[in-house]
Amino acid sequence: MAASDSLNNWGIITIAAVIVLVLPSIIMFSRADKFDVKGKTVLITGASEGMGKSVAIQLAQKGANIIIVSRNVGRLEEALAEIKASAANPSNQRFQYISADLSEPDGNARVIAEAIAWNKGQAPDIVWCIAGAAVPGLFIETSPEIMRRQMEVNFFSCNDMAHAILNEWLAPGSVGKGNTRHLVFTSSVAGLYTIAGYAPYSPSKAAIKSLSDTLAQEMLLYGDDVKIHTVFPGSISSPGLERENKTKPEITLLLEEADKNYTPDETAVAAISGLERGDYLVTVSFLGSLMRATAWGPSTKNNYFVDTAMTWLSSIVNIFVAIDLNSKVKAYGKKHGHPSTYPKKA
Ligand SMILES: NC(=O)C1=CN([C@@H]2O[C@H](COP(=O)(O)OP(=O)(O)OC[C@H]3O[C@@H](n4cnc5c(N)ncnc54)[C@H](OP(=O)(O)O)[C@@H]3O)[C@@H](O)[C@H]2O)C=CC1
Ligand SMILES: CCCCCCCCCCCCCCCC(=O)[C@@H](N)CO
Repeated sequence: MAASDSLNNWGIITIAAVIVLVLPSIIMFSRADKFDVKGKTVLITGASEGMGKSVAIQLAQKGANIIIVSRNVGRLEEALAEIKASAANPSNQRFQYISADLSEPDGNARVIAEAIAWNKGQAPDIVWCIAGAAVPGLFIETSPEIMRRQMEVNFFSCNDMAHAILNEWLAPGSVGKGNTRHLVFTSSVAGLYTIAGYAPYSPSKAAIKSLSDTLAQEMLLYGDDVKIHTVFPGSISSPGLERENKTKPEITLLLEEADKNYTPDETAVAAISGLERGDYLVTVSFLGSLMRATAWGPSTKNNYFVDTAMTWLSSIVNIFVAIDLNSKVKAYGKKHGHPSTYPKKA
């Protein structure tokens, strides 16, 4: 056998080895859980009901210690009992609730201080902001107080919580130890793609994306310990949706008809699997991904090939969707006259 033949053989063996050994590990690696909560302490706001409670239950099932935060103590106690009952390993996992109004500037810092005291002096490893509310209404009929309050409940609850926890995670002695932390915000598809009737609400959710993008880049100054993510749920059949629908203008209900309601559990499953894939901006449905595709802007993509292709697709689809939505609004206005004459819902 000539020397070049044996070289060829070795070449083939090497290529075969690469395919057999390396490829599966690349696939395994890319499939690795990027949001492993087992044994971690996770603080979740707005977890006494709706999506937040479902997230808390599912992360308890995956072995996390859980701290839930909201205002109403009775509902916190009931939710905590359900969350505890879902623990993967009840003897090792710990559970706590903290009552706070997170729309208040001091509420978030106090929550983090209490969480650290309870967690044996350690900051929680993961903070997921889910507290929020929607007060839909036509713009000129909504009071400036409601608009400011929407900003406080949705945007500032995220902003102030980020401020409190990042001051812990990013302290000089705390970074560079290979200890990955996650800060997750919860926005809405209405923060990406808004419709008539959401003027008091959508801006507070869109501002979360801007904060998220800014922080994601700023975190690079500190190494790569802290990961930022934002979840954009579509409509969730939650107690919150029932409340907001009591005042929601009919035209808003009509326009959002295309967005299917998912249960809090379904929303939580999809959001968590997005985080496990390592996504930065997480959606929970295909329609949500289309809305995200119209709104990426300069945000870091989850997958440059897929997300860029979706951007192209959405720019074509949206030509027709925008015509349809605008013509629905015009037709509604024509049929029902000046909005001041509409029957009051609440
Ligand atoms: N429902 C929907 O269709 C959609 C909702 N979203 C967003 O997803 C998140 C979850 O929604 P959903 O499941 O409907 O939530 P719910 O309205 O059912 O529950 C909201 C939770 O947040 C808490 N909360 C509200 N205000 C405050 C506050 N000021 N301080 C502390 N906690 C507060 C509530 O408890 P308490 O009142 O006791 O404080 C409760 O635990 C929210 O951020 C919402 O804006 C996004 C897209 C669609
Ligand atoms: C190419 C793009 C196509 C997109 C078509 C979309 C049609 C409009 C859907 C708007 C849905 C808004 C749901 C908001 C839910 C929410 O956040 C509130 N329930 C507040 O709690």
